[in-house]
Amino acid sequence: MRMAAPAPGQKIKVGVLGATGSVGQRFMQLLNGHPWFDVVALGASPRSAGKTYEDAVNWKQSVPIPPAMAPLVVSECKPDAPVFKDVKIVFSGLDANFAGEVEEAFAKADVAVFSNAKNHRYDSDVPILIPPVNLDHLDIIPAQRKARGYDKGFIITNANCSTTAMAIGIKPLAAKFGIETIMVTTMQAISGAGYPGLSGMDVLDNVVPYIGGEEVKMETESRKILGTVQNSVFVDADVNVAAMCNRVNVLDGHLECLSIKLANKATAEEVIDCIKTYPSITKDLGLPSAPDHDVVYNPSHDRPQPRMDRMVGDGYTVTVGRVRDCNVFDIRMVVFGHNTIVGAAGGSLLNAELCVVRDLIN
Ligand SMILES: NC(=O)C1=CN([C@@H]2O[C@H](COP(=O)(O)OP(=O)(O)OC[C@H]3O[C@@H](n4cnc5c(N)ncnc54)[C@H](OP(=O)(O)O)[C@@H]3O)[C@@H](O)[C@H]2O)C=CC1
Ligand SMILES: N[C@@H](CC(=O)OP(=O)(O)O)C(=O)O
Repeated sequence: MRMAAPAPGQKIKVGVLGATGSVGQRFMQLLNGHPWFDVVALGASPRSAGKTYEDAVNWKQSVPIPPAMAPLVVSECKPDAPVFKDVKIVFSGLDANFAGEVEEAFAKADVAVFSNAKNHRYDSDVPILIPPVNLDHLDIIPAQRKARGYDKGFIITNANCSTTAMAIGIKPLAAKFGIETIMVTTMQAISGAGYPGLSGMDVLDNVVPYIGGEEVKMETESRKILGTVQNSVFVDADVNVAAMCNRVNVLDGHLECLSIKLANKATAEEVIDCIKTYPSITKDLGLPSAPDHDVVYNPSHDRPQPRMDRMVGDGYTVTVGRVRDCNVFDIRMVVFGHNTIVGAAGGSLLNAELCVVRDLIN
């Protein structure tokens, strides 16, 4: 079912949980002037509650705090707090130590929750939704509502940011040729560790070959994301992923080198062609934050690069490059995505816009 966009003056009231954090700040930036959503409520820790947003936040974005948002008063993350009264959607950039229960409380209180935290990703009734990859996973929502006793609320999560870029980059191949095995090595930006994240002493002139929990997340989440929903049950894709994750001295954007074994053999030219002709799913759905293309192929011999490609499609587009044959598996390629836009806040925004279009916000 497709709903008309909310009329001007009748925007949907939304809240941001964890509004003061790295992902929360990106939400505030992306929601500023949004045609469908109006930010009316902000939540963060008790340390921030009661302060205005501009006093509570340690703003680290390269654009100023949106003037209309600066004077909003931050609340505790409780659905019965007065500011959340008419809110139909919350975007969660909460610290994973607190996100799980808070998000459940909001969903129970009839609010649609779009989360960046890992807490609910592996629940058997919660989708890890990436519209260009698996929008059919939305079909689980009626079962989730029934199982949890939610009426109008529900929980939808994002993938881990490295997993999101990889999933969007490989989806055209998975759809056309099938994928059996992936070896992936990541070079992940420091913003992925939040603020203050790693110390300068750790990250300057250095690469850290360890990001706690990241490899297992890539290996697990990709199977669920590329899988199917059958009779209200997720069925994982039969794909083996081995991930090696590294933190590098880059501000934003995760670069990933993949070697892929296809189910049905294809040449590098055929793979490039299938990426170039993959449909622009979010744009075709009419989502206001959608880029022109969810995934693009860059033919230059030395791209993608973080500094050059992080803002392709305003940070919503994943760039693939260096597609070539592989001596061990079938195809090698490089995938790049902005970790806090398509990999976090922007991805959640697309998920919420999709739910508006599908008439799930009521
Ligand atoms: N950074 C990234 O690239 C990505 C991050 N994520 C996930 O998104 C989430 C947020 O990450 P990030 O923004 O980096 O984290 P930050 O540490 O920067 O922000 C955490 C937020 O949670 C709030 N918070 C902390 N404790 C509490 C509490 N007791 N009750 C309510 N709110 C609380 C903080 O509020 P206060 O300021 O008041 O302390 C802050 O707003 C995490 O779960 C992370 O794993 C997902 C994908 C990518
Ligand atoms: N671990 C990711 C960011 C993150 O917080 O991921 P997750 O949402 O899976 O916890 C990184 O360091 O780049």
